[in-house]
Amino acid sequence: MTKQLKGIAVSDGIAVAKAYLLVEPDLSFEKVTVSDADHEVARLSDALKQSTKELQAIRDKAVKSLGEEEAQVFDAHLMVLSDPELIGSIESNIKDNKVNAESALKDVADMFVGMFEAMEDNPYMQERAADIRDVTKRVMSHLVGVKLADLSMIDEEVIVIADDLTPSDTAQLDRNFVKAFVTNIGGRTSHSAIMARSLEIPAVVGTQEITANVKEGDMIAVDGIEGIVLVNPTSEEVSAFEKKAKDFSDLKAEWDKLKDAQTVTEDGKHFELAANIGTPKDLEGVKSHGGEAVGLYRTEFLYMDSPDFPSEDDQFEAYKAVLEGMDGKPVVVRTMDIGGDKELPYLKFPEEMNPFLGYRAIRICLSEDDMFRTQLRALLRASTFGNLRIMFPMIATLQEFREAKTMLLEEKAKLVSEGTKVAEDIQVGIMIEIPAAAVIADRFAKEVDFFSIGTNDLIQYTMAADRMNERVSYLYQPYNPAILRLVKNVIDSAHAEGKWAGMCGEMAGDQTAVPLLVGLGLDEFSMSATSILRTRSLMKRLDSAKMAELANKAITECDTADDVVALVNEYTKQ
Ligand SMILES: C=C(OP(=O)(O)O)C(=O)O
Ligand SMILES: [Mg+2]
Repeated sequence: MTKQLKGIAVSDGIAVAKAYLLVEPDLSFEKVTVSDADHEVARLSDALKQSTKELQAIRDKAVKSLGEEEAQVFDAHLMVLSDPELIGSIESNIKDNKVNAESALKDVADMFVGMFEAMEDNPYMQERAADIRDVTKRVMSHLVGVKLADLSMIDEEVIVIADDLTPSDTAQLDRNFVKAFVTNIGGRTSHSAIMARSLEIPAVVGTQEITANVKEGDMIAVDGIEGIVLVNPTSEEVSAFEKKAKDFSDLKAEWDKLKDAQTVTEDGKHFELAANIGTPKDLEGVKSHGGEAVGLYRTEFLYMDSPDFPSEDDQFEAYKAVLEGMDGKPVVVRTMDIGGDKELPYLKFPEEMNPFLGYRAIRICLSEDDMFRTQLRALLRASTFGNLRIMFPMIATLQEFREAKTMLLEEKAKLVSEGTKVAEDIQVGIMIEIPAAAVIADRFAKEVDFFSIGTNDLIQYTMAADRMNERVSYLYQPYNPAILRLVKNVIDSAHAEGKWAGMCGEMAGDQTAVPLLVGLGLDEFSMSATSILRTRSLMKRLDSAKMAELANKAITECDTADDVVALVNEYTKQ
């Protein structure tokens, strides 16, 4: 019988393929005393050889798909596998203590990992500890005879089933083979969901129990539009999914016709449709989906993809590539927003109870100011290559904005005195993603050049509902009148000072929210590139005066998110 699960639809599209289960492998073993130590040494040597072969293949594949630089992490892993000190210690442990290879490997690896991890202020050693842990897992898997899952090595059509996917797991997915993914946990604005949309991989998250219901090789049908997952569907169900897939691709073909069209409402009002990107590589998608600007470049991915802090020159090259790639169209670059679910292995801080309420983004940048100034210099140097706008994330107070802007002006003055050219007209703005900033947007509007509303965080902080927790997703509602009032206050405050207001949270591309945002007079909508054309198509059908009436009614007359949704449906039905 077909099992049906419902989750949160986070990336459109329909797919039917075999399951690929990504589960933590069981690498448990018994510690045993052995009489034939040479046999254990030979088993170890065999496991090392097989691990080397596997890692070389992974490295070669990574070079092809991600480039030489990104593949360097595997070189570090290969070095661990041939490290004479490490291997010598494991062999001595087997011989001296007459134990099996598994036990000797674990003891020696734990010893090295413990030693390196103790060097807390040495990020290089912390990295080495992580490398040893990773490599030991691989060698252990050969010793105990369990196969490790490896996302980057998938070379047949599958649907990945996992408890959760980290942003770096998601980055390894090859969309030629991974037709969709389904997870137990997560929400619409978790970063792996956002990446799924930019990779155009259909995804359903937050099903709570997908891993408990799927075995390796089961057939899976995924509907990333409705959030439905079928395990072992019947042939009729597969046909129905194929029909849905065809309808969806026809709709996409209609949207594609708007690629070079202006974004205007039925009554001719223009809105800017921009894209959110994570790396210069994403520009291809911005162009193919007709993006008019980059409304959010999440630069922290540059830091997350690098084994150490990216140098000023490396950052300069990335920013220049994006600015040049957009041919003079606006590019809003957000300074590093590390923290929350985005971690850097080489920038470790004490563990926090509430990372989303903790030391993150601008809070880190203002105290680790060397790191921040390096980024600001790289941005300022790149500014002459296009239309740069700089944006600070997670601003809660005016002091934070003033401090960040002062650092920017100081670095600019230094560069100019060194004879480096810097653009004169760089706009400097902030993300509005903390309710405190939304409430006093009128004060901010006097000092900033623009606002971009980060609803992904603004909603979670306003509703006190974790953006990644499917159990509270019923509270995480962009249409809640409380959110709409904050959004209205931000837009009106910007306009009162002659500034512009955009939105780069996922709400900007939400098809139910768009009519309301048009009515509230939002100037710029920045979203996953894949949402741009459907939004352009929707806006063509909206009358801006009617939408202003809708927004006003939603704010003054609605009590609940459901009331708002009903009102939007009433105003937008044809
Ligand atoms: C765009 C936002 O930033 P991020 O999703 O990277 O936190 C937001 O919070 O809305
Ligand atoms: Mg945010």
